[in-house]
Amino acid sequence: MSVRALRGATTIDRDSREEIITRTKELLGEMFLRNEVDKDQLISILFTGTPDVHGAFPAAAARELGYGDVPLMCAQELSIDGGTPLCIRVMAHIETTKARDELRHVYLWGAKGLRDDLPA
Ligand SMILES: O=C(O)C(=O)C[C@]1(C(=O)O)C=C[C@@H](O)C=C1
Repeated sequence: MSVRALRGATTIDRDSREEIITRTKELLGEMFLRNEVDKDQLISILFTGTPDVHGAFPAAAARELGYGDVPLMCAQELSIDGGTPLCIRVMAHIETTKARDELRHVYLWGAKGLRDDLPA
């Protein structure tokens, strides 16, 4: 087993609690499904939101999925000219037997294309 970092990002269509929770759950679900990650393999999850995200902490979505005992943290993304608005990013640290180049990073909705160089 190795500790590896798994990346993901999504956008929301509007700044509401429901939208943030729905899209963050979708993102976490895809990240862990595509990479065959079970709850026991989770070490920590860091979320960022662009400065236009106000409706909820994305960590609340992780708790609703049952990850309440995983250390979670939310922070604000840099506000860069031309950056993708209403964007939620995730960095999950996991224990896995997979090699780094076997991990599939997940970019959904308006975040597709942020890192086209990564395997999807
Ligand atoms: O991967 C992303 O979500 C990006 O927007 C790309 C990128 C990068 O340049 O590597 C930019 C900003 C984020 O903080 C993380 C990574």
